[in-house]
Formats: sequence, C-alpha cells, structure tokens
Amino acid sequence: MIGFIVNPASGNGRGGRVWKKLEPELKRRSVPYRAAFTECKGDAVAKTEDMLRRYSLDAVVAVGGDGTVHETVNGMERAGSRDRSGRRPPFGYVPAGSGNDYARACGIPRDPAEALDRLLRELASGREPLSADLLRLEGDGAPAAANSYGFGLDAAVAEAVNRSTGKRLLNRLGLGKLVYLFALLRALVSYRPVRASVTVDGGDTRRFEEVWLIVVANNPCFGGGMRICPGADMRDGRATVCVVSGLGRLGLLCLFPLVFAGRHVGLKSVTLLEGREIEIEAPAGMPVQADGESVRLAAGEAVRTIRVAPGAFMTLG
Ligand SMILES: Nc1ncnc2c1ncn2[C@@H]1O[C@H](COP(=O)(O)OP(=O)(O)OP(=O)(O)O)[C@@H](O)[C@H]1O
Repeated sequence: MIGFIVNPASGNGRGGRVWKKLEPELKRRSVPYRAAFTECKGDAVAKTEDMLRRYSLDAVVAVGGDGTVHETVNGMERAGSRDRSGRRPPFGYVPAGSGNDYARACGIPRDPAEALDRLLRELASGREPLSADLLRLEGDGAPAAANSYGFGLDAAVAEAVNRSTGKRLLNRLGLGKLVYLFALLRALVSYRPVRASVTVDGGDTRRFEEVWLIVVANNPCFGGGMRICPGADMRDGRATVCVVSGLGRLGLLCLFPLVFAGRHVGLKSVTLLEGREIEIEAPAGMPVQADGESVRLAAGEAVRTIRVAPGAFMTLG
C-alpha cells in the first residue's frame, strides 16, 4: 500500500487539482493506497507520522511543494523512518507546488501523471530504492532539511511570506508569487548584512564581512530554481555551503539573475565550501529557513551546527 500526503493548498491549489487526476489513475491501476490531506502548516509532519504508525507501507508519497516535502520527510524522521511492520518505506514525490526544487534535483517530471507512472514503475521493478542524505540542524526541535538551510536574506524573505496577511487572498487570485516578490523587494531594502564565520569539518574558520546569506545545501536549487549550490548532491554524504558576502545592495541585485543559471560561481563575493559538519557563527537574531519554511530557534544561539546524516532516508527517483 502507498501512503499519500496531499497538500491541497500547495501551488495555489494545484495540489488539490493534481490529486483529482492521481486518484482515478490509482483506482484504474488497482493500486492500494491511503491518502491524508493537510489542513495547515505542520500538518504533513503529524499525518506522515500517523500514517507510518498505522500502516505497512510500500512508499510514502508527498503531493505538494517543497514545504510538503520538508514536512513529510520530517514526519518520516519522527517515526524513525519505519512503518508499522518495522520496514523503511521509501519517500516518493509528485510535484504540485510553485517551486519544486526537490523534484528538480531528482529529475522527477513536473507532469503529475508522468511522475506517478515513474514512481509506480520503480516500485514494481523491485529495485532497491536509493538512499539520500538529510541535513540536521543541531538544537531543540529544529527540523531536518531535505533541500537546504538558509541563514540571512533568504530566510528573512521566508519569514515575511509566512507572516504576510495578504498571502491567502493573493493565492486565491492566483498571484501567490507576488507575495514573494514584495517580501524580496522589502528585504533587499531593509535587510542589514552581518559579520559571520563558517567552519567546515573542524578545519580553519573562514570569516566574512557583510554577509547577505549563507546556504547549506543538499540539492543544487533553492527558492524555486535558483542554482545557488550547483554541485550539491543529496547522495554524496556532503553538504555544499554558499556564502554571499562583501558586496553592497546594488552588487547583490546584479548577482541575482546570475544565480538562476549558477553563473554566480567564481565571483569574488561568492564562496563555496563543502563538508559533513558545518558550524556557522552569526548574530543570534539571524533568520533561518529550512526548505523554504521559516524556522524559529531558541533565542541567544549564536553558533549553529549542521550535520549531514548520510543515507538518512530512502527515496524513489
Ligand atoms: N490545507 C492547507 N491550507 C493552507 N496551507 C496549508 C495547508 N496544508 C499545508 N499548508 C501549508 O502550505 C504551505 C506551502 O506548501 P508547499 O511548500 O508544499 O507549497 P508551495 O509553497 O506552493 O510550493 P513550493 O514550496 O515548492 O514553492 C506550507 O507551509 C504548508 O504547511
């Protein structure tokens, strides 16, 4: 049996529409399944955990955007990645969000019927699912990340979007992306870069001035297709770190379009590092996001450690 975690609100309601296409297909193919529909933020964590505790599953499949991937994978983590019969069902994904960075990294088709077909074929093949890494941020209750953690400007944008009161209305009008654009423009004007340092695998500490953002990534893209860490690979047991620092607002604006093609690599203001354990020392109030979802950390923490958990979950595709 396959357990589906469906976020009907993802992608401005695309999640609900995608499920309406998937369900008849599952019935037509006589695929046994259970579906749980998320109702609010955090619900996919609880519903995934519940699904795993109650059933023996061949796979747990998220239908939604990167936020749904994030919560589903964290729900699997909470259940110890095991189902009712003690097996480790693999994670599968049918993209229905607006960004879909996880799907990009895995080469999962954007078309839901194709994504489902690929997933079912893989399950039927009997091949061993691939193992994938997770990123874990040390600290009480901090969620794991499937794609990336971001510290700084990008996290300030995520925080502003989460708080936005007009988001629901704009989503209903199909203008959800405008919320991100407004939040980004505002952050570009108001965000103040900070001083920070990064230590990788206990080596030399690198110090940076005027830091706009630090991304620790498992996958190349974040923010809906920005190739911030082009070399990141969720199967190599390592994280890629990208630090954007030492430039003014105008410089940052010019850098922006380059990131979509990964052409920012090599610029003086961009530092890429790689390792298994990343220590970031930054002002305590620096905003943090995990897979695009804003994260609240205990106040006063100035040093954050992120560890790669190699092969922490199994994945289809
Ligand atoms: N029924 C619901 N109504 C409103 N929000 C929901 C519901 N279920 C889940 N959510 C929240 O919706 C948010 C967005 O989900 P998700 O990230 O999957 O979609 P997206 O933002 O459209 O896609 P992407 O992150 O790929 O751009 C998440 O914060 C999630 O917790």
